[in-house]
Amino acid sequence: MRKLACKILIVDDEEDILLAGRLLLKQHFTTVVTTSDPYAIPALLQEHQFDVVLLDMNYSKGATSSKEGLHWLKQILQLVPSVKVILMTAYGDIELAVRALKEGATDFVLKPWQNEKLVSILKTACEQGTQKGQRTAEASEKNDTAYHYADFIGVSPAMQRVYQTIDKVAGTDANVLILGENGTGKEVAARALHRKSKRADHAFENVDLGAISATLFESELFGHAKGAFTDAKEDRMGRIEAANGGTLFLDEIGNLSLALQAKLLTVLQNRQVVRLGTNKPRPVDIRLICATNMPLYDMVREGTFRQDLLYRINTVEIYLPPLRERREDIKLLAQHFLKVYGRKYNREGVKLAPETIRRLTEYHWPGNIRELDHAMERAVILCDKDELQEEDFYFAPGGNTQKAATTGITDSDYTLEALEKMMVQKALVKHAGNITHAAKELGITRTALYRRIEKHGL
Ligand SMILES: Nc1ncnc2c1ncn2[C@@H]1O[C@H](COP(=O)(O)OP(=O)(O)OP(=O)(O)O)[C@@H](O)[C@H]1O
Repeated sequence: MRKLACKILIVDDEEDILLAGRLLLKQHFTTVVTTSDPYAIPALLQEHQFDVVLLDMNYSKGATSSKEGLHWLKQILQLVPSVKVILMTAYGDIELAVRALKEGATDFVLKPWQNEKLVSILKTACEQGTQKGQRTAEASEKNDTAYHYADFIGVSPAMQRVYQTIDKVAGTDANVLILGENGTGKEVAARALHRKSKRADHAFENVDLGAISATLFESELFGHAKGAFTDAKEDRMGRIEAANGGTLFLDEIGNLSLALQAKLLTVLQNRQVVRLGTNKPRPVDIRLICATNMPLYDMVREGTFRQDLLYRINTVEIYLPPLRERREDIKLLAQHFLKVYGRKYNREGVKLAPETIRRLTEYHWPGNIRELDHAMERAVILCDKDELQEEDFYFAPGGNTQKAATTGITDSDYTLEALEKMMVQKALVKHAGNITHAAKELGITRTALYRRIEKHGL
């Protein structure tokens, strides 16, 4: 019998079903891959270009709500919108099947399936898939959600809400404020928003306000004319002008002094900049995205952040929760980083031991995704086996920076290392986790501080 050229992925937590599916479908289709772990779906989708996914609706033992199936359906379509998803449902789940169809599933089969029926449904789906695959690569790349959300991973309900908000606001020019702790992905979110917007073909100008000194702030942002000040050897465009037509991302907006807040507000209100040393206003057309880990609303109450500036930048707010509040994402992110670093360091066969996944999922990740990223990189480099074990990671005892600060060190701990750790902890607590301020106090760069936080597992 001639096989139909079609790549099928079967996802079901029952090995018997996988075996039966594989034996049947291999007779009719060229490629059949199976997995009992739905968390492996994103990596498998990246690895193979599946035409069809045959997806079970229930995973955890005894679960019948089928919420998981709908959740994975969404995730799959978000990653590869062109793939056809056929759901496997139990008898009596027709209402659910209808809901799944509304959410983008192509069809459904009842379990236990009838062989002929299943093969026929899959053949139809494969043929539809091939027709759809005729779009040009470029057009599909630009339209695919996978392209927009590449490297912005998350399956948790919290991240689904973030994607939905981005989808809704991307097409508008509304100013967006992204809030969240350090390392939660604020910059990644801002880039995804830009990629999805109609400004995607223009600049994404990323300005870290925490890294610009007060003296250079104006010339850096607004530009200057030759001779405007001693070092101004030639005319220079500022970062706001450089973002013209595109997106201006102001990171660490909470770090701006009141005087600089007033200057920024004027530019945002007038939508024009005046380079230092000139009096010629230049119109700018920018989409503004700001981000901070600081409590801007409290700062308004305390008088350290201007309310009018806050209202100008927060038309839409996106909150990125800390990783410890979206543990469903940890395994997926860990697998993503494993893939990235496996490739980078020629360790592509390395896997995560099940026990390690459990430990990674339980850990509180005070440095959020950045910490997980660094931890995976280090583990891939240092590991000399084919499976990453718990001991390949450093898990800090205790919790967040608050807790760390109260952890006194004893006399016997007075090594340079211990003192450094204590200084870093103190600075972090004093500045409520604000990396820029803590780094400034310690007299080191933000990057150097991140390295030390990571080194000491803070
Ligand atoms: N959802 C995600 N999927 C994959 N990688 C992510 C995700 N979120 C963050 N990362 C990675 O984690 C690291 C930190 O992300 P990012 O710089 O966007 O965080 P941030 O909140 O802007 O941090 P900070 O407040 O310190 O500037 C980066 O290496 C980024 O690629």
